[in-house]
Amino acid sequence: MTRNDMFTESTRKQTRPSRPRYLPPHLRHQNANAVFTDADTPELTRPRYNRFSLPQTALNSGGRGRGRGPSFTNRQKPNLDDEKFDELEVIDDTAEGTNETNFGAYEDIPVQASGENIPPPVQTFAEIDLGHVLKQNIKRCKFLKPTPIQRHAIPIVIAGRDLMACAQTGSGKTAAFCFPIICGVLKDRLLLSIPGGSQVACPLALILAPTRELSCQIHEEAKKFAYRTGVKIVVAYGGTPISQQFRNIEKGVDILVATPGRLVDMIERARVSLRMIKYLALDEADRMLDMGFEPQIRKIVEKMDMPPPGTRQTMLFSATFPDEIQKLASDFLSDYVFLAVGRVGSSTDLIVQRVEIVQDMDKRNHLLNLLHAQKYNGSRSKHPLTLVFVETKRGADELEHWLSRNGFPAIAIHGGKVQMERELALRSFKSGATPILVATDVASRGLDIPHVAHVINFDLPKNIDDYVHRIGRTGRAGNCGLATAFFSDKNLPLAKSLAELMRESNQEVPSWLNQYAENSSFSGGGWAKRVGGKFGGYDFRKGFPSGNENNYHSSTYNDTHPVPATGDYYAAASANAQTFLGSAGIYADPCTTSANADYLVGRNENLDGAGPREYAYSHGQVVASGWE
Ligand SMILES: Nc1ncnc2c1ncn2[C@@H]1O[C@H](COP(=O)(O)OP(=O)(O)OP(=O)(O)O)[C@@H](O)[C@H]1O
Repeated sequence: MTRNDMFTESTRKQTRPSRPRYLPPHLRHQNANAVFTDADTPELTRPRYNRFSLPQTALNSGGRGRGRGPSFTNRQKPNLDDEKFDELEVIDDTAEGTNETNFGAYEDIPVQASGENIPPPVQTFAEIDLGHVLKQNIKRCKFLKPTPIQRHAIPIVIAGRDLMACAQTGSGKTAAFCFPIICGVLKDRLLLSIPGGSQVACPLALILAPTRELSCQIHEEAKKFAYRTGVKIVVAYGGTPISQQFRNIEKGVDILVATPGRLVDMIERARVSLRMIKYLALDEADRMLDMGFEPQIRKIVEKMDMPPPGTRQTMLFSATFPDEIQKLASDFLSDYVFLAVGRVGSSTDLIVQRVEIVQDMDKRNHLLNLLHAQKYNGSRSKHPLTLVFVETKRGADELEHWLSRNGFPAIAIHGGKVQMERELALRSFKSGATPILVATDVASRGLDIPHVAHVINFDLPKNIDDYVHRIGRTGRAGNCGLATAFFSDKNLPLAKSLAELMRESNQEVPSWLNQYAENSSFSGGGWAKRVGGKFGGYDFRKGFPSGNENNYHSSTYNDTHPVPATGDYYAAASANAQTFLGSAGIYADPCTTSANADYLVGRNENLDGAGPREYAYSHGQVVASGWE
């Protein structure tokens, strides 16, 4: 019986940096050591740690009961002292009591689940059998309650089902796959007898991600979640010495987080085997299965020694899921549940989207004006974190230099930099030492950088899904954000899909963009080809959305957190970013400035007037863009 319910790098060869230590242009006149010391981590860039006093009761499952041959039978017991939770980064101590998020904004989001015998969602973490230690860690992370994707996805995976899940950027997908994997590994390693006598590492779970930075981020997150469980999590990615990563896996690995290229390398050198894999997760799954990565992923999943679908559990997660990628992905899945939280491939309404006509020759000056407006309207002491996307590596370097020369501390990240430079750039940006990051698409997916107030598409991407991921670097975890796009003649093919996306996200679409969209003969890089032209959860197995689906909303949207959607001049900043973008006129912060009635139009009017909306649409063809 079918149930359709709407619940409410290929890795580059190991690169040893031969260049002198990298210093961003604006700091080059300074003494390098004064800025980047301590393994390139200046005091400013060090994470601010939370101090937890850890109850001894949390130590109830630290031991390991199995060995894996000479290298692994003698695995060291987890050294609990050298892996303190508060040193596992990322936790922000700026808010008392809870993780500083506003997931209330997602409460009434429409959710569609399709497949057979779907395990029902939960409302709290307490309802899920995750085990005591993991639950303790969830508390330490200050995750008070599950986000919608977590409420639905975790019970499905815990019940042993395969899953294809689509949920908006910044809505907590990482924990949605990490929690059940850690929980499963904890249970499985008690039951499984792992073959000994092998030099080859045999992880039980594999998490694949498209970029090195994202792999590192997932690794850090997963380590926090698995704190004091004894579950060993190792990361493997290109651009760093493979020998060090071999040493890491020799100490034992239950969960391997990897980029595809480095993983293939390790398998081919017979240092990793996938024969014990019970859990496979693909983060940014649509990216992993598009033209760039698909052959490598097929090699890993189908041509190595990984158990076939049905004997392993497979989870695919992304914020966008074109239907042709869904078709490809279904090869890897068995009797899976399709889950769509919110409108598949849409952006969250929490991000205010502006689009302005700016021709290429005017872009730099226009950018400078925007940055000046932020600077002078914002906090005197801090410049808001601003992420500027450009098309090419060279463009990123040039813009970095130009901004720096014009008094705006900027740093670039792109695939042409060595890994150390990439990591330094991210650290410097995260810390606010260099509050402007100029990036290519290497930074468009998955990166969870707190307090990014503004994403500027200096060059728009070629397809709308990339746009969705790029702007999703702001407005995360229920907070507001601002995204500005410079639209030039070159971007006409994107007009239709951009206008559609903005409308569906309750944004004001400029009349000129509507006109371009109407006159456009272009398909719009994917969006306009999406069947039905509407948005919503759509499982490609059901064929095109017919309107007969059993879709419903738990309720209409209640705007507990009004979201700006209109106004000639508006801007948003992450509520957490402390209104960095200023207080009035251009770049006011509507998330905290409720007095401005204009800001309250959009979502309330559109939704309350229309009643519950049907979100039914399908992705169509997506033209994969190149990846660095
Ligand atoms: N239940 C929760 N309670 C509080 N904070 C949470 C919860 N779940 C996740 N978060 C936080 O929300 C932020 C966004 O989560 P995450 O990075 O997993 O989003 P995502 O959906 O994977 O986004 P993207 O599509 O961009 O990859 C993170 O900082 C994470 O720590």
